[in-house]
Amino acid sequence: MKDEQPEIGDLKDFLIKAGQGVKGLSEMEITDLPKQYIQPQSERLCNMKTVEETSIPIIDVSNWDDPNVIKSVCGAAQKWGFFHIINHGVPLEVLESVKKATIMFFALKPEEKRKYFKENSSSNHVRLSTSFVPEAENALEWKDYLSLFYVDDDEALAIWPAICRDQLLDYMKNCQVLIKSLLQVLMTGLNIHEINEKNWSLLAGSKRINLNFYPICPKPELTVGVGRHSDVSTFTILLQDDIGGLYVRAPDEEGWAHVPPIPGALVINIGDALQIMSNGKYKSIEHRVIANGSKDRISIPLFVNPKPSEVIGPLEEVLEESDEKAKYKKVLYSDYTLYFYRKAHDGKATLEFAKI
Ligand SMILES: O=C(O)CCC(=O)C(=O)O
Ligand SMILES: [Fe+2]
Repeated sequence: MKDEQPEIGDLKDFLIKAGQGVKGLSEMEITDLPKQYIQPQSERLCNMKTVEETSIPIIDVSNWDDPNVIKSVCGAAQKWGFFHIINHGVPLEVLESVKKATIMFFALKPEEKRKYFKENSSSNHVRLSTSFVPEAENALEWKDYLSLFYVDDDEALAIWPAICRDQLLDYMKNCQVLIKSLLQVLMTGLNIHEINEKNWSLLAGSKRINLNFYPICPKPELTVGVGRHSDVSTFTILLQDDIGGLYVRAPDEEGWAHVPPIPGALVINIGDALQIMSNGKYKSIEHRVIANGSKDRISIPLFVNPKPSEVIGPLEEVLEESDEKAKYKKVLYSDYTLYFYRKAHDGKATLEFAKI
């Protein structure tokens, strides 16, 4: 440990202009947390009530047609909004390779990473950021992330960072059967038995993949890795390493359950778009990541989203079947995501944008 606190000058220049990110800050082995990262008491780990005895379901999806699998998946999407899947068909080597590629990307020199920071990036489809949206946050989050919007393989090969693009594309290709099967099962639970081109675009017409890097943090108890939020996706496929630190709000809303890393498993979580389209039957659940004082952590969420130009709202079939009134209005999906990316993480507040 160094004796003196290094001069970090203007924090934003160091993080973004110099391309250091919070990883660069962590590598300076500072002993104090810069004040910009100090979160309010209410968001800190010490004020998080955890539930020890229960966690998200683990579902074996080796046979998607099995009525028990359909029941477990739809039940978990209603109750927890989060579940593990095992025997999902994505080979272990592919998972390992995408995790390695993530580490390799963040190991690039700051001079090389600089060009991907959203302030410098030549395309809006490739955005490296630190924290979540620093310009809108009162307190920063201890995380760097690369966010890649997928249009097609040709574009990705042309503009995604060369050090990780092949592994990411291979992973996404390997997830395609899983995405289709999961969507089919979730729709069965909503009484929709056919996924045609039209509802595919509405439910899964675009994809975004993020590479999250949470470096070792001095005083992790004072800050967060990611603040409380729900995803804006239809659903998210999350690959995490073996460190742990992700917590989800338990169904009774009184505590937070840890999502323990399970080798080879993937975590699925329902996002706001599907909560809206299912008129609240499936739940997008708040989650958060704590900062870690002794180990770097990575995670890779693949967000399966509606196409940005789609208008989302409660599906007709859902309203007809349940005889319920719509709880959400129709909104342009790109407006919904723009709203999410303009503010700091704030629990489930994004949904207010679509509430009637
Ligand atoms: O790192 C994790 O486990 C979760 C990250 C997350 O919630 C997100 O990127 O939306
Ligand atoms: Fe998330």
